[in-house]
Amino acid sequence: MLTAHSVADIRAAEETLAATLPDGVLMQRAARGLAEALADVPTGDLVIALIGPGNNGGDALFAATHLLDRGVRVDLCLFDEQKVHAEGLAAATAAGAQVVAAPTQQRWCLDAVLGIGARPGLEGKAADWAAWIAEQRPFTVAVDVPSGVDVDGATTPGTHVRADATVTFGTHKAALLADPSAPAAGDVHLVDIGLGPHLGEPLLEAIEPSDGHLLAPALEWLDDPRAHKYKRGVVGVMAGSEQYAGAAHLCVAGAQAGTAGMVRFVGSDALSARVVDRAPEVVAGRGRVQAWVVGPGGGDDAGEQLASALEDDLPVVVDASALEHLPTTFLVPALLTPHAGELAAMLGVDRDDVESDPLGHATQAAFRWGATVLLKGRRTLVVTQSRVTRVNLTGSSWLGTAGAGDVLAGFAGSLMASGLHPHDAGSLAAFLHGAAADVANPDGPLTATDVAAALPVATAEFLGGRL
Ligand SMILES: NC(=O)C1=CN([C@@H]2O[C@H](COP(=O)(O)OP(=O)(O)OC[C@H]3O[C@@H](n4cnc5c(N)ncnc54)[C@H](OP(=O)(O)O)[C@@H]3O)[C@@H](O)[C@H]2O)[C@@H](O)CC1
Ligand SMILES: Nc1ncnc2c1ncn2[C@@H]1O[C@H](COP(=O)(O)OP(=O)(O)O)[C@@H](O)[C@H]1O
Repeated sequence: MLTAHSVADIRAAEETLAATLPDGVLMQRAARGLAEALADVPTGDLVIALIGPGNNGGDALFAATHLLDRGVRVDLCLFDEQKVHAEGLAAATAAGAQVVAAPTQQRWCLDAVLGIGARPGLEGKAADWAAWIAEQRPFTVAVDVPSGVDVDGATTPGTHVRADATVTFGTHKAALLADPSAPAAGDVHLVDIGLGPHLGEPLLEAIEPSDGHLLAPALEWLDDPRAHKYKRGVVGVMAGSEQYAGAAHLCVAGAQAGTAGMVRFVGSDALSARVVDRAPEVVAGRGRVQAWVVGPGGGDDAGEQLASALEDDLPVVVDASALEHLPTTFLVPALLTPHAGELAAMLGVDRDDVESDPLGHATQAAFRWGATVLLKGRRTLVVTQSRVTRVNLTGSSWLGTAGAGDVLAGFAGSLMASGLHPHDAGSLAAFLHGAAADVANPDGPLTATDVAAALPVATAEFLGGRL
């Protein structure tokens, strides 16, 4: 699992670790890691280092000494000459760095204006530098975090740097993983400075290809000689409508691609007949299930369907139109799967509000409904009260294709029917859904049907540690 920690936690860990080490060792580790990450800068090329008032600037000043040692030239812009890491500045200038008034034509840039001590939003000189980067497009490497973003909240309320890469120290930060700030970080490289053993519970985590073991609770039947389809779980699907008949097929396809042993479909006679025609394995009509999926492509009866599913007292995935009919709170394990527009409607705010603070709004909804909230998007979030929030890193924007959400809901329902907690089911479903899109066509168009078809292979690769 890849983890990100809060600023407060990082500071506490740093304090504990620093107390065991000679002065300045941590900054030297960071500076060396930063310089190593800049190995691609050719000898003789010129780097502009934008130096802020704190230790973030100090990291870059010491990294500059390593760059200068190997023949790279370094110019320095100081945010505040009175507030600069003095030893770092002395070391960098002694090694040959030149202080200049403003960035000009440099093709390489080190953004060391602000790190974890940042108040979001840049002003004055720092805002001018961010504008220069946006205009001149030097290859920009941010130190620890892109300057100006909200490090823990992952929002971008003001002017900030947009980097091509970020070299971060000790652990990831929420801003590097979650949207809307993640694109400002570019490619993220983690430098180990020894903080690991001193860090507490993460603020955010992301499933990685090596985390196949997380599926284990849904696969207990695998080695059971008396296993049969019911031991794997049955997932019930109430999806589709006259207007969106395709959603029924796609949700069923997602459900069939999961770990459950059987899919039941409950809908009108006409729709059930069409579903069974296309997917003969599906059993139409009410019966025992271990989890329900309600809402994808649902019509006017989504509210009634949700109420009827909830009467069964079973885990439930609530998607699309069913999100308009939520109970005050959930008494069963529930996974709500809105996109930003649907979450905005649930909370009575604007879509822009959700998109500018997805973590905050998903968290608000998870607490309000006592449910797991999976907020779909480029970096899908999965939030449950008292669990570490997960952010999904798989897939690409090609996944933003009609019906992909229907497949996701069905697949997540299948994992829940096999016994996974909604938090694991939602985050694993998002992870494998993105991985399946990459299996189907990593760099180009794809349909939701392609994603469903690739899910079983993506799952097998994940389980085998081959993703
Ligand atoms: N933790 C670790 O383990 C390690 C940390 N290391 C490094 O240290 C970095 C953290 O350093 P840091 O604490 O000095 O904070 P940093 O972000 O450089 O600047 C704070 C200064 O900026 C100012 N300021 C804030 N917002 C502002 C704004 N919007 N506009 C203008 N000014 C603003 C703020 O002013 P104030 O809030 O006091 O008014 C204060 O003066 C960390 O990211 C990493 O790079 C490594 O060396 C190794 C191990
Ligand atoms: N830019 C993007 N990058 C990656 N995945 C995306 C992006 N946009 C949307 N997705 C994913 O595509 C799916 C779209 O779901 P949804 O909005 O419900 O569409 P539909 O209702 O057509 O099924 C979600 O899984 C979402 O996370």
